[in-house]
Amino acid sequence: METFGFRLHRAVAERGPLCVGIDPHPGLLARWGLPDDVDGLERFARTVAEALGDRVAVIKPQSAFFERFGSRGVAILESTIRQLREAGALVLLDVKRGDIGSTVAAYASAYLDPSSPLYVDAVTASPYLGVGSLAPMFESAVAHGGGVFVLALTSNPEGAQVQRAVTAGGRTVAQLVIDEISQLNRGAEPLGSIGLVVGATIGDTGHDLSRVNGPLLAPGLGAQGATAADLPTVFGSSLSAVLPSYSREVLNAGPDADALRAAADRAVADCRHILAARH
Ligand SMILES: O=c1ccn([C@@H]2O[C@H](COP(=O)(O)O)[C@@H](O)[C@H]2O)c(=O)[nH]1
Repeated sequence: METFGFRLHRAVAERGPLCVGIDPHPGLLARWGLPDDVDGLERFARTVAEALGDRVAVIKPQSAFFERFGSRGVAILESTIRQLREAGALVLLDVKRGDIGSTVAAYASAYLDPSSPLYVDAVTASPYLGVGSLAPMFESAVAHGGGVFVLALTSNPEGAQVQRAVTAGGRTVAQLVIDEISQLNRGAEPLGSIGLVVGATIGDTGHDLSRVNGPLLAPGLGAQGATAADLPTVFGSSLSAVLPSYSREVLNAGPDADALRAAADRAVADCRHILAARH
């Protein structure tokens, strides 16, 4: 079985280093001339999947924007996931789940078990009940060729208060998360399957990412103010593992499919240029 780290490495080699989010904000639905209801959600998600599913390496539906329409929104999330996977994109579901281990096992069944209706290639997870509590997700990911992206240094300004707090051992909370995930990916080739989320907005925080040996999802590009040119400052020598992520910056170009593709192509060209310069 191919690991998620391998599949991601291949997808990026074939399609370029880019993750595009599907975030159907009410304002974006209005901008696209769509109603803020289930029908608008369905048309928005289908348009993005048709335009980008066969050319972008990773597509990241933001679960919250589907969940706000209840079971009908979740049904659209299911069909969007299916459509994206059939088009060849890796699907990273942004759900930021985390809980006590026995409940995390249920999340693992929901998202990382191939028999689940919401099965995806990877999910985002929150480590604030302890990195060890996420073990059932890590185990399921490894067993089924999936991936997990654990929050480490998020792109929002409020994250620093918790993530950069210093623990009893002298490391920050974020460094502790980074170090534990590094252990899980030790020896994996070409890349481990357990990634981290590190915002492109955070600047040089002095955290050591050099031993992660897993993918580094970088949200915060575009609408939150960061640009591809900020990536070297944030990631330093770990730049080759970065998966840049844009949502509104690309989605603002819709609903025209060609304009969406052109926006994604621009984003991938900007990132490829920066990431290649530092390899
Ligand atoms: O640190 C984080 C973790 C996740 N996100 C999510 O990424 C997108 C960003 O959307 P933009 O429109 O590109 O700002 C969104 O779904 C967030 O929930 C993040 O921004 N930062």
